[in-house]
Amino acid sequence: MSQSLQFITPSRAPYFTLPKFPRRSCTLFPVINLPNTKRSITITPSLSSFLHATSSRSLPSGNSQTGAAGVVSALSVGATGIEVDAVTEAELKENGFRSTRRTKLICTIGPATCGFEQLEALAVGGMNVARINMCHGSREWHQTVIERVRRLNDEKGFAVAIMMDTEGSEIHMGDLGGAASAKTEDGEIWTFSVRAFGTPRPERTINVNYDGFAEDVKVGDELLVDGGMVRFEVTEKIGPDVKCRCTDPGLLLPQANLTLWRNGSLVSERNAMLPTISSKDWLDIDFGIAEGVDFIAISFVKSAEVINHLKSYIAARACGSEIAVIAKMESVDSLKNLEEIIQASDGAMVARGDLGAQIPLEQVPSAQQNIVQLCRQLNKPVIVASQLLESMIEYPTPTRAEVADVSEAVRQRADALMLSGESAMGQYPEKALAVLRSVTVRIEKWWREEKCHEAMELPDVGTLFADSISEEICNSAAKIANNLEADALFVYTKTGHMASLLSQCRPDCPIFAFTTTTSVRRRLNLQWGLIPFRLSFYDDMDANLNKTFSLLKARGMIKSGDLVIAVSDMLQSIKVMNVP
Ligand SMILES: Nc1ncnc2c1ncn2[C@@H]1O[C@H](COP(=O)(O)OP(=O)(O)O)[C@@H](O)[C@H]1O
Ligand SMILES: C=C(OP(=O)(O)O)C(=O)O
Ligand SMILES: [K+]
Ligand SMILES: [Mg+2]
Repeated sequence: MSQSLQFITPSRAPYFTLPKFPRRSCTLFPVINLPNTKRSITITPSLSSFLHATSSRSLPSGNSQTGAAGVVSALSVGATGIEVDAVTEAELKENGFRSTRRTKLICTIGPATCGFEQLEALAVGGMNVARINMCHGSREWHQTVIERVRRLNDEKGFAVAIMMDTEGSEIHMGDLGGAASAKTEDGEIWTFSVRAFGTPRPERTINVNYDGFAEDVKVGDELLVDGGMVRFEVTEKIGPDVKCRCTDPGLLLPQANLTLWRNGSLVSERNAMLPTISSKDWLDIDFGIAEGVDFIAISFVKSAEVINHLKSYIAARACGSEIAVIAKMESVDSLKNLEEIIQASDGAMVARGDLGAQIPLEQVPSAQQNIVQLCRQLNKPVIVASQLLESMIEYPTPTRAEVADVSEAVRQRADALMLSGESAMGQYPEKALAVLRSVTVRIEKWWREEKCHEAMELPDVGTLFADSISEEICNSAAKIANNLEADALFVYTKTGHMASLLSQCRPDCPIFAFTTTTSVRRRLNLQWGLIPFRLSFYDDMDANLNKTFSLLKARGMIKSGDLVIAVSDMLQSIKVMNVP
């Protein structure tokens, strides 16, 4: 038995305004007669004249438009098949619908994980997005990684997306003359200079990439390396050389970022004059466009302007292929212009590493919460990044505090969590990912069991009438799914927009997102709760449902009787049905 509710868009739609319904009200679709909950469902739509309820046919049992559904594998996907990766399939079967992982996982790829087998191990371990950081490595190196991830997707049926992260025009150290790291001791004097040193380079010397460095610093300034992992005090200036005494010893890593503090405040005048996107970044962006990466993350974003600028550049250059732009929130300016930056972007990253060097550390948690909340309200995917499992760079188990930090990000319902050094150059990249995955699944389950969902007000984000209809449909579908304890939400979406609107509601059940292109499928892999499948569509919703049910049933991913709520962006309707 299936029930459907269809939204008939008036032909004069652009001139209408949508009647506003109380968003958190449960009376939109009063549900009555629920004697055996899942078996007998009666929905009485009670909306205005815009809404027209139709009761649709039940699916004829055993109907299959793809007789050979059972033999479709993750790798051989014809026009009638469905594409989902083996890991998702295994997770679904193992955990059941409701316990699949909702939070997405990003791994920074570096020397520890750039091999094909290492990348495959991460994909098997649940990596949804591979991040390459253009601060490090050559373009050839990154190209090889991209090629390997693409091959992994093609050969093994994964949908791992690629995120390219720009270097940004931050002030940073040089490459340590080939050494992997350099140890500093308390009280040692080090020289920071724009001078090019010969080989072998003199002891305790560091190159700085910014010509005005010696001019800008003052004796007495505090120099923070890598957000405060190592600290120095400026003691003397000799021409281009700046002598500094180590006050907090630690390990210097190649290209580590440098920040200056004076009398307890960040010295930011010089940063304000540097462009957000440097000439090297533009070349990297051209490279990313040519390689067809899925996301470009922009470092040290200060305003919405630069995001708009980049988006129009991508639109002109990328010839129809969409690349999502992620704004990294890691500077004081990014916090000042938070809302306009998030609005302009396709997503945001709480880049806690540099953020913690620019604002007092104790302000980072509240900044994180604000950014995550704002992104969720504006329906933009949000990533929490840096030091989530930092100790696992060296040790095989995380600290309790790290587990608590991961839990907090999951509890805030961020879309994605990111590993940096843990996966790029750590000793236990796969273990770190496994910890992230198990903690995430456990916290999500606990949270659902406790039913302690915070009530979040979701403002309308769409400006067009059609967008408002889609939002209302998705909000209602998610509410129905929660109230009826549905097993899954199904969304048929060409652009991915309806899927993101469902994700925004953070419903109790997972969202199966069916889309026609591999690029949209990869992009959806960043968003909370979405299980993206690739499927070719019919125009007819019933035909799509029939096809999906038989394909998924044949693979043991759903079974007769499961309760599914389905929405589609081709046909504005909500369907409530048991899998035949
Ligand atoms: N492509 C790469 N080549 C070499 N080392 C890398 C690469 N990507 C990352 N790393 C190493 O992993 C560390 C953590 O990565 P990430 O957090 O992305 O960079 P950063 O520390 O510069 O912000 C880097 O400091 C660097 O040592
Ligand atoms: C993710 C971050 O950026 P990057 O690793 O590029 O410095 C950060 O600063 O936290
Ligand atoms: K970067
Ligand atoms: Mg950063």
